[in-house]
Order: sequence, then structure tokens, then C-alpha cells
Amino acid sequence: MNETLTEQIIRPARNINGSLRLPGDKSISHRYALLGGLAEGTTRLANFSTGADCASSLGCVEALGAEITRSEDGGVEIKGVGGRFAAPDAPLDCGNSGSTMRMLSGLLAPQAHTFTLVGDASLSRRPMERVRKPLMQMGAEIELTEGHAPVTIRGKALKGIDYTTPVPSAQVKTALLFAGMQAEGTTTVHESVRTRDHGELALRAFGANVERTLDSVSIAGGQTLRAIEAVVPGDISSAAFFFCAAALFPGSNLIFDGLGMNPTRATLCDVLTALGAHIGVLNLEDKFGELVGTVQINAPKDGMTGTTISGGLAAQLIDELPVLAAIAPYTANGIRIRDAKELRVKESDRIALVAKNLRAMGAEVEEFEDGLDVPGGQPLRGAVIDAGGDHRIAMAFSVAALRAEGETLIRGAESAAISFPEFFTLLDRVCER
Ligand SMILES: O=C(O)C1=C[C@@H](OP(=O)(O)O)[C@@H](O)[C@H](O)C1
Ligand SMILES: C=C(OP(=O)(O)O)C(=O)O
Repeated sequence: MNETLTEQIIRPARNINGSLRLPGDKSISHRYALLGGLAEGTTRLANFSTGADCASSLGCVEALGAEITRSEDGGVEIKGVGGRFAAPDAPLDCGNSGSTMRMLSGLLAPQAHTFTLVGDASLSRRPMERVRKPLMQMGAEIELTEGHAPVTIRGKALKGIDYTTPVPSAQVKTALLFAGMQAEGTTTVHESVRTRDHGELALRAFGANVERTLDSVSIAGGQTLRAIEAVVPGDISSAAFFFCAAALFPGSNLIFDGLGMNPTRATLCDVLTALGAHIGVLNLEDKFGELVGTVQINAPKDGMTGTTISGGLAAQLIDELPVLAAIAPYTANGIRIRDAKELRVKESDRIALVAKNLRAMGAEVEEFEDGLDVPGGQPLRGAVIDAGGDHRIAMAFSVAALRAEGETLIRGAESAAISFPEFFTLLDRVCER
């Protein structure tokens, strides 16, 4: 984030109550924006993500020739280019968004122009070799600078591959499927952990044929996309901050309407249930393969227990781990996180920043290369929090602050707008003080 740092004061709350409908899921919005940009016809999306990251994806497809109209009420219209992107006249700005840079690389590798993808300081430090390597195996021509952005792509005809992702990553899987649908032959991606499957579902929504087994996904080349009309489900990774806030207060009651409950994203519900919270799901509907429903959460009466998150669970919960770690001191037995080394290469080093900020609030915490041990039964005190330009850190510690003794000041609070600009307003709305 390049904006001026803003500060937000969070006062302790007495309880959490209310009913919310959240802006559209970031992962789904990115995919609908990118595929809508390439498709034939006009894609009409309601409840599109309000975050800056998805605006970066829209900005990129606009620079590639798609026509974008956004309305105040969260609606987005994308008149797609019908299969061939135009040559952009400037580098494509992916802002802070790893999803945009990686998935767009796959979409552009088989397109007949030269493209340069750039990002902000944080994105320019993040690893891009993981997407370059398999795309090169497909025949792409891609240059990085020491493994990082800028990414320069000279479009080439590609051939399908059979690839096993060494690190579970939905962004890489999706990038390969986006390239594969435009390649010769079939592309198959195998994964050891089933990562979020929005890429597969979005491709099907836009009319592509995608085949799945338990641990692989395949797409044949030469497929064309046609525009869709869809409502983007509410973002469960944004809801996660509110779920965790509610879990802190016996007597809390929060209800979410229109919330995305894709099983590859809803693992947090299982973890909170294991910690003692009560989560009820009603009225589940299938929208282009995405499950959407009403979700109610109540805190455990006697407080949260504790748990260990490791293996495949860590990969599925990757964006929720900062907030789980931030509320861990309030559990009885603490939370151990392992196999989450990926947290070190997100918008910030999320392991280091979570540890630093928990210590600032008075907690003991042990840091590991791939995780954290946060003992339970530790009351926190208000502190100055360094969000490190990272939206999930700003929001995670705003939640921890709700049960701390005294006020907390979040430095760099503006970063919440990367995924969830309404966060502080909605948090205030559901907090009883
Ligand atoms: O595919 C996606 O939409 C995402 C996948 C995850 O990243 P990785 O693919 O790097 O695991 C996640 O952390 C990110 O917020 C969004
Ligand atoms: C890691 C994240 O996003 P991205 O990789 O798209 O920057 C996130 O939203 O937590």
C-alpha cells in the first residue's frame, strides 16, 4: 500500500450482536473479473468485491481491452474482448494483489503480445517463480527479476502439461488452468491438499469443460468462454474476523446472509466448532457451483478450548491463521500452528508480524519457521499495533483488541481496504460497548 498511514483506535467491547451481509468474495471476484474480461459478451456481476485487490484485476482487464462499468451498489459490467486481449500501452498494475499477478500471468502467457505486470513494494517482494516454472514447461516465455515482479510475458502458443504443485496454491492451480484452456492438448494439475476450487467453478460457469478427481483437475485446450450474470457470494474470509470476534464473547449472536460457504473455504467453521463455538447454516443454495447460505454463530458459553492446526488444514485456513493466532491467548489451552510457512510470503511475513503484535499486547508466543505456539489463558492489554501494510494483520488485531484491557491503536489501518474497506464501520456496528 502506498497511501498515507492512518490510525484506528479500537476500544474493548462488551458483546457482539447483529446481522450482516458482506461484500463479494475476493477470490471469486478476481476470477469472474479475469474470465469476464476474456469472454465473449457482457458479464454482469452483483455484489462484486469492494476491495482494492479486485479493482486491480478489473483495471488490468480494462487495460487489455475489456470495457468496465462499475455502479455504486456493487454492480460491475464487463464487456469481454471475446478471446483475444489487446496489447496494453503501459505495464499492467497488479497493486498489492498476488492473486491478480499470478492468475493473470496464466491468462496472458498464451496471448499474442508482450505484457509487463508490476505491483507495489509488497507484491514486488513475493515469489513468482512458482507460476513461471510450470508456465515455461508449457512453452511460455516469461522473465522475472530474481524470482519477483516485474513479470514480463512474451505471448506464445502453449502445450498442455501434467503438473503437481510443490506448494499447495490455488493461485498457481488457477493460473495453469487459465493457460491450459488456451493451450494445445490437456492440462492436468495435481495437488496434495485440495485448495480453494473457485478457479474450476468459475471456468465451468463461463462454459468451459473442467474435469475433476479427488486430487486433480484437468482442462482441455481450445475452449471459449461466454459471459455470465452472477451474484458474488459474501466473502467468508472477511466474515472470519467477525466469526472470531463473536467467538470471544459468551452471549454473542451474529448472523450473515448470502455468505459464501464453499467447502474448500469453510474450514474455519470446523475449527471454531472444535474450539466450542456454535455455528448453524441455513438455506444453502448452489450458485454456479458456489454454495451460499445464512450462517449464525454463537460463542461457547464457557470460553474457547484450544487446538492444533497443521498439515492440509493449515493450507486451507491460510488467510484465517492471523486472526486465529490473534485470538489464541483468549482460549483456555492455546493454539499451535504448523506447516504454515507460506504465511511468510504473503503481503507481509505474517508469522513475524503476528508474533510481534501479540507480544506488544503482552502475550507470550513462540515463533517457528512454519508457525507459532500461542499459549492460552493470557489476558491481553491494549497496545500500538503495526499492521505492516497488511490488511489481514490490521483486521486480526482489531479483533484481538475487543477483549483487551484498554484501547488499541492500529497503525496502517487503511490496509484493510485491500480486501474489506467496510471492515471498521461494520465492526463498530456489531460491537456493544
Ligand atoms: O486463489 C486465491 O484466490 C487465493 C489463494 C491463496 O493464495 P496461494 O495460492 O498463494 O495459496 C490465498 O492466500 C489468497 O488470499 C487467495
Ligand atoms: C494473500 C492474500 O492475497 P493475495 O495473495 O492475492 O495478495 C490475502 O488476501 O490474504
